[in-house]
Amino acid sequence: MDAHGPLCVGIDPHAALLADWGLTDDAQGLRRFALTVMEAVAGRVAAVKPQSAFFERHGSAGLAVLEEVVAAGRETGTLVIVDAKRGDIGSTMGAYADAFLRDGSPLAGDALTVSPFLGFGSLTPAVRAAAASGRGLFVLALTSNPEGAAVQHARDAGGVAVADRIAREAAALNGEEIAGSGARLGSVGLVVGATTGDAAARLGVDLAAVRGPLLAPGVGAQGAGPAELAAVFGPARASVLASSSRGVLKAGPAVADLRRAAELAAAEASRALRD
Ligand SMILES: O=C(O)c1cc(=O)[nH]c(=O)n1[C@@H]1O[C@H](COP(=O)(O)O)[C@@H](O)[C@H]1O
Repeated sequence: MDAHGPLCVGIDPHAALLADWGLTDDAQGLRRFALTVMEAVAGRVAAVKPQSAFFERHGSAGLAVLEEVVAAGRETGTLVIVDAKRGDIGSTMGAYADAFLRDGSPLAGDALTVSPFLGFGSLTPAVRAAAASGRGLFVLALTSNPEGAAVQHARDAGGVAVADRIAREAAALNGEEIAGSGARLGSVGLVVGATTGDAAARLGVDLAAVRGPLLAPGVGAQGAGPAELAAVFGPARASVLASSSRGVLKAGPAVADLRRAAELAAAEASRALRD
């Protein structure tokens, strides 16, 4: 983020985008799409975020393309956040951790999005695997979709909102890690949509206290821009990684056009989050 600006480019090969790019809706079209995005932005943005569902929908050949994206990230020194939003009972979570967070696994990028809605503690195998292999997690907290509020804004008997509980759990893990390493940010990030307005403030979620990276999807196609980013994150702005998928991808298929769109989005995110 310091080197390239606070932008993550999402790689979401929707069927409609494949068609717009003149590509077939199959593993071959998917491969061309994903590797074109990598060619355009690798080494130029803070991170890329392939969304697993768009690869899974092409079956095993699609997953092989996701592996290629992960490998391309590694070869070009580009951080890859695998957006698979995994979450399950602890023993099964261990298998997901093995797939996405273990050295040598072909699907292991640099970080994984995870869902804490089976209980934050169910993520423990992923937390351990990430710590053991130097990877990171982005834990869903306040998602960008309007339906998320019914669960995430709910309060427990003590009046603590679900999203706040998640933030406190992440803060505790990051606090331990930072005490041991002296790093500025720990490895347990949160997902907080750029579309969530004043929800964090209203729920009493102290995003700055999390001391982890804050992944902010919702920029571009879902309507959030620089003003929304600045408003949602306030004093936590320096930890935010703004994420845009369709907002950048619609500029394709030319590499130069994609690159320009990513540069513009990165400059906009920088102005909103760094000035
Ligand atoms: O974890 C995510 O990345 C995520 C969380 C969230 O709250 N909202 C959200 O949109 N996302 C993902 O971010 C991407 C948004 O895509 P665009 O709306 O095209 O920029 C999709 O891949 C979503 O799955």
